[in-house]
Amino acid sequence: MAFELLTPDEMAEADRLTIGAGPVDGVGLMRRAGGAIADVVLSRFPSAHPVHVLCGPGNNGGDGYVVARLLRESGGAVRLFATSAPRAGSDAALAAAECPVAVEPLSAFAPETGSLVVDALYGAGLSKPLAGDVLAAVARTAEAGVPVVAVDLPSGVSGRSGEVPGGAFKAVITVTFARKKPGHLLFPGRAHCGEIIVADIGISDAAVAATGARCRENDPAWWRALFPSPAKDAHKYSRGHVGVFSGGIAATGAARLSAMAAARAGAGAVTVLSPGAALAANAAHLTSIILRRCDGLEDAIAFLDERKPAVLVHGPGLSPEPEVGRFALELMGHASGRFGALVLDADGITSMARQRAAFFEARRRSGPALVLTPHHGEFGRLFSDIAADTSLSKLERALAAAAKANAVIVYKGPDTVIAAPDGRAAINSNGTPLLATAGSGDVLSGIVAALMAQSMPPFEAACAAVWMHAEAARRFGPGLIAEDLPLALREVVAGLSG
Ligand SMILES: NC(=O)C1=CN([C@@H]2O[C@H](COP(=O)(O)OP(=O)(O)OC[C@H]3O[C@@H](n4cnc5c(N)ncnc54)[C@H](OP(=O)(O)O)[C@@H]3O)[C@@H](O)[C@H]2O)[C@@H](O)CC1
Ligand SMILES: [K+]
Repeated sequence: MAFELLTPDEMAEADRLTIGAGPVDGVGLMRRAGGAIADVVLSRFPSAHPVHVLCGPGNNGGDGYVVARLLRESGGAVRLFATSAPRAGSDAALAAAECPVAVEPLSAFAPETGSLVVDALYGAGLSKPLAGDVLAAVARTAEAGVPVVAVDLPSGVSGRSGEVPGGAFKAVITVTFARKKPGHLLFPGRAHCGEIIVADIGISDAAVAATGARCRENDPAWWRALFPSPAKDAHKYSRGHVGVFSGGIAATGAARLSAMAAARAGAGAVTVLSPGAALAANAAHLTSIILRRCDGLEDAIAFLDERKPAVLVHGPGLSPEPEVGRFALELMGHASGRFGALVLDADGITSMARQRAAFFEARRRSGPALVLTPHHGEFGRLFSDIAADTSLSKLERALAAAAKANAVIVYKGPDTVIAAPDGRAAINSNGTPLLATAGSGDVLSGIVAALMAQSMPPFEAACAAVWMHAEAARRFGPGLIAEDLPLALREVVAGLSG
């Protein structure tokens, strides 16, 4: 399976390159696309009667004319409703000319009990919010509750961003071609797609590669080779040492969650660095995790010089005060020769927003590898200018932030986006609402840190951590609280190792 996600522009380029390389032409690809949809209709909805095919004016509509023809040829009851005729001379016009089904105006479309809608109104070429007869068709379909099979994308969903600027069809199945698009995985679009089937219509891997697409669906298949497994002669420090800064006396749990997750994700040693006032609280709850007093930069540097941890986690359970951000900046300034990477999470990010200019300036100079794990609110605080640009998709915002902070960004949510400063990105698709529980972010930061401490490169470590975090939650199931996640990781790690 191939995991690249192509924007509509990149897909159009792959389309052009495929046609250019021959022997298949544009209408040939369209016939294959329509054939793939007709197969899904016939195999998954054999008793749908009639099938209503809704066609728009572009190539998405062209696919619809092919579907209507094939369903008629197979003996099924088909009606075809169109917004307007395809442009003369286009591939869609050729497909329409081959279609024997009478064309009715979209305004006459009324779903019937037992029918199925094939939505071939707009796909990759969506250029404005749905309106008029199309919006009315969406409403009538939803009201009737008839199933919808969407061609390429449910009409109204942006393939680039997943945004739904007006209304959109809600499909039971979406059949797309060659590769998924970001809009299939980013919300709210994802919620409109239903099951997503990727049909092979002959667009070659070489054509996809030539588009230069650098975003992928997150999947172990492409990072598993970098997943760490301990060397036969490993000792605890060689397996990777992670240091986690703890909050004060009333906020120590977050660091312990992070620390436990780091240990379960394979770090050989984990140290919680606790303010003196919180040592007793931490000591009462820690067994295999090392506990060390840390009341400021001097103590932190002493720890770094003595123990040489590979990765630090800063943020869980801290406070949004500026001094928290200043401490992280100073830590980064003292990283050279002391630690390799920093995971900045939660209030570590919010507090950094109070010294944004100094932070971005520091990131222009060399420093440790940095992974930032903001949710939507934290992202908006640190990257307020990027967040304010409503023309950008979540993917584009994450990429802009990664470049600006020279860091890997894990932009969390039901559709977490992981972006690297070199332009690579991934959209996670195994997320679960079970993870919307207090403390689950603290666990994620620990997993990212542990994988980096075991020499997994930051981008792949972040991708793996996001996937493992969700997989652990899914395996545990309902009733999950953050405390359950570290132990639930055991099976996930076992499945990825060896
Ligand atoms: N790439 C591939 O591999 C293959 C792709 N194929 C298929 O091609 C599809 C892409 O085709 P496409 O580029 O013609 O775009 P499409 O979605 O038909 O829309 C364009 C038309 O709709 C109009 N329009 C848009 N939004 C509107 C709105 N809200 N309200 C009203 N009008 C609106 C727009 O108007 P305009 O923006 O020009 O004003 C233009 O006329 C793709 O999704 C897939 O199904 C397969 O056939 C074969 C292989
Ligand atoms: K569509």
